Amino acid sequence: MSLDVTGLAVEIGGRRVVDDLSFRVGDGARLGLIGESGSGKSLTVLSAIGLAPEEAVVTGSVLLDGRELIGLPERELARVRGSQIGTVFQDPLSALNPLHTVGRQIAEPLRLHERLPKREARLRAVEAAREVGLPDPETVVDLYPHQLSGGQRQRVGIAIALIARPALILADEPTTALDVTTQEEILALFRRLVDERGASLVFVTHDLAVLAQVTDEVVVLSEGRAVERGRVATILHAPEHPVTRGLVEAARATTWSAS
Ligand SMILES: Nc1ncnc2c1ncn2[C@@H]1O[C@H](COP(=O)(O)OP(=O)(O)OP(=O)(O)O)[C@@H](O)[C@H]1O
Repeated sequence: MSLDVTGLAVEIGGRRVVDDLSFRVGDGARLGLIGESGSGKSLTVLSAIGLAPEEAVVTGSVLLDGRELIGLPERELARVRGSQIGTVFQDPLSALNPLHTVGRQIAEPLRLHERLPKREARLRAVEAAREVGLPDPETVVDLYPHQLSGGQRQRVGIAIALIARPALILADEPTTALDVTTQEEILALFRRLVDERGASLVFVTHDLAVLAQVTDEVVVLSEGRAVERGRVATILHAPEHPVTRGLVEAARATTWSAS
């Protein structure tokens, strides 16, 4: 599934926080959006799928396999999000409902879109929990989010994002809240599942070292604009824009401190 973003702009309170941004993710391709805090990465992703804050004015074009998403009625957007796009966000605890079991939440996209009976949904949740490497899947599906570790909660987040087999996955800093070892494990899992599904991917991060493990192409954002783009390997070795240079230095520093 392809995603074509052209001239995307987001204005909040008269301030342009995303400005004339264009990028393309081809079928099965993986693109990274990188930039410092506040550069507009999250708003880009959220605006593209109709989840920008209410006060945001979003203009431009976002084509999902040729279908315009900007201006699409919320009902339609919700359907597209549920069936064609999977999302994983930074903080799984706030994304999860504390009052519902993990299994119920993993199966929710299926219950909504395939109208699966409860029993069948539970079986699929157990299967998905196993696939993302949650320990003792039969038991884990009956637990509540607070009973899991941060890494386990993010595995749940990934299971939810992938269970309906979306053709496009949007991940916004999915490993930032985790310690380095867990981060590595979750990234490896994430990459394997995206590969197996052949899904297209947009991966948001401020960490070039993380990005290098997941995507091939990258767009560097600064103050809502694309300041550099290209292959991750090329940019890691020869960054041109000062912002990109800063990100490369930061990535080197984390790689050294981790080794
Ligand atoms: N609801 C909002 N109201 C006003 N300003 C906002 C709102 N959401 C985001 N912004 C502003 O828009 C800009 C871009 O924010 P965004 O969250 O997209 O950045 P980011 O690159 O994802 O940052 P981070 O890495 O810290 O998540 C920031 O200056 C932010 O303060």
